[in-house]
Amino acid sequence: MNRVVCKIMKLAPTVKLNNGREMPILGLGTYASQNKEGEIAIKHAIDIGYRHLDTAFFYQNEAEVGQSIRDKIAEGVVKREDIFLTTKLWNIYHDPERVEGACRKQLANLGLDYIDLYLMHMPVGYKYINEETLLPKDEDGALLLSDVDYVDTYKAMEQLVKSGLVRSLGVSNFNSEQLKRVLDNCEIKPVTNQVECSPAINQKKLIEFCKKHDVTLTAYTPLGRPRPEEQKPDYVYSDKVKAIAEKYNKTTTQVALRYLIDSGAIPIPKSSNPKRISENFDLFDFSLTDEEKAVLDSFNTGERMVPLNLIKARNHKYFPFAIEF
Ligand SMILES: NC(=O)C1=CN([C@@H]2O[C@H](COP(=O)(O)OP(=O)(O)OC[C@H]3O[C@@H](n4cnc5c(N)ncnc54)[C@H](OP(=O)(O)O)[C@@H]3O)[C@@H](O)[C@H]2O)C=CC1
Ligand SMILES: O=C1CO[C@H](CO)[C@@H](O)[C@@H]1O
Repeated sequence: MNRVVCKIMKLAPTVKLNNGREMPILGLGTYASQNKEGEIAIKHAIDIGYRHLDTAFFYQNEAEVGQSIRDKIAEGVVKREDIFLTTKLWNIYHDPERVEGACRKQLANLGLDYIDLYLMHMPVGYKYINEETLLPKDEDGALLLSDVDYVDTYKAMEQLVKSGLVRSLGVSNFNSEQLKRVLDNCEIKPVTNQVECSPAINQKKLIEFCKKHDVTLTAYTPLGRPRPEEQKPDYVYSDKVKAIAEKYNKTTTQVALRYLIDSGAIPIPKSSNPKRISENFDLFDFSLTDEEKAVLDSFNTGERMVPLNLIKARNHKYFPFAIEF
């Protein structure tokens, strides 16, 4: 008798978004995942159960991300509707007249016919020079900013949902007041605000604010970009966090990701290393006690890895990090 071996793959749980769609509560970040190495990494992630992928025009890897998805569809591993793909409108495209063209270019890069979630990458726009100049600067090296109102950009993004190019909209690097202004002026609510969120900047207040408005918070740089040579970030090397990790037979980075999930955030750790990609996904057989969460809370200094400290941006009227959250 032939025995049918049925491999049951464990997927991440999903959260119901304010538009009724579902988003997996763990995703794969892809900043600096490029070329063949990036493709191998993304394909491995899909093979082991990742269904939520995060990219951006700025990362210049949409071709690799799209290729990996299309290859996995062709192999029969997934269907298009199994994948939740996020990408982002880059800052040079804030002028409402440029939004649809930017999105269509990204769809062509990806080789896909829709994007699951399209985020405005930042509330501050940059001056458009040409599509190759992602960081336009003056002769002194200062970034050339634009003053397009992000609400006008968002309204142009709403048209993309209406025309079927995009399923859901969101924002990134928005503070609570900017998010509220979008909520007060939109027709289609943003489903998420993607911001830096890790043990070092746990975003408790912003998570609470988002929850009140039925918006999720996606946690970027959730691991704090580990740097073994500097023994940073602190939580990775803490004896207290190591003890928690040992109790569950996990690593300190897995404890950090579980902490973010238990706090209500949706982490999108990046790795190009298959072993670490698998490690970062192996989070759904444990959760932390209140005492253990309090240990992780103690690493919250509010210090950012990605402060958007670009020359002049700090003085811009839409610079997001000038208020507490
Ligand atoms: N909206 C925005 O403005 C931003 C969005 N993002 C998004 O968030 C994603 C994640 O953030 P990112 O800034 O990449 O930082 P992360 O905190 O995810 O850290 C990524 C780094 O950690 C290493 N790493 C991954 N897993 C482990 C592990 N288990 N143990 C030790 N080291 C590990 C990776 O190396 P290796 O690859 O060798 O494993 C890489 O160097 C980005 O890739 C991007 O998609 C990020 C920044 C800003
Ligand atoms: O998404 C991003 C990835 O990280 C970069 C900084 O290191 C950010 O500038 C950018 O917004």
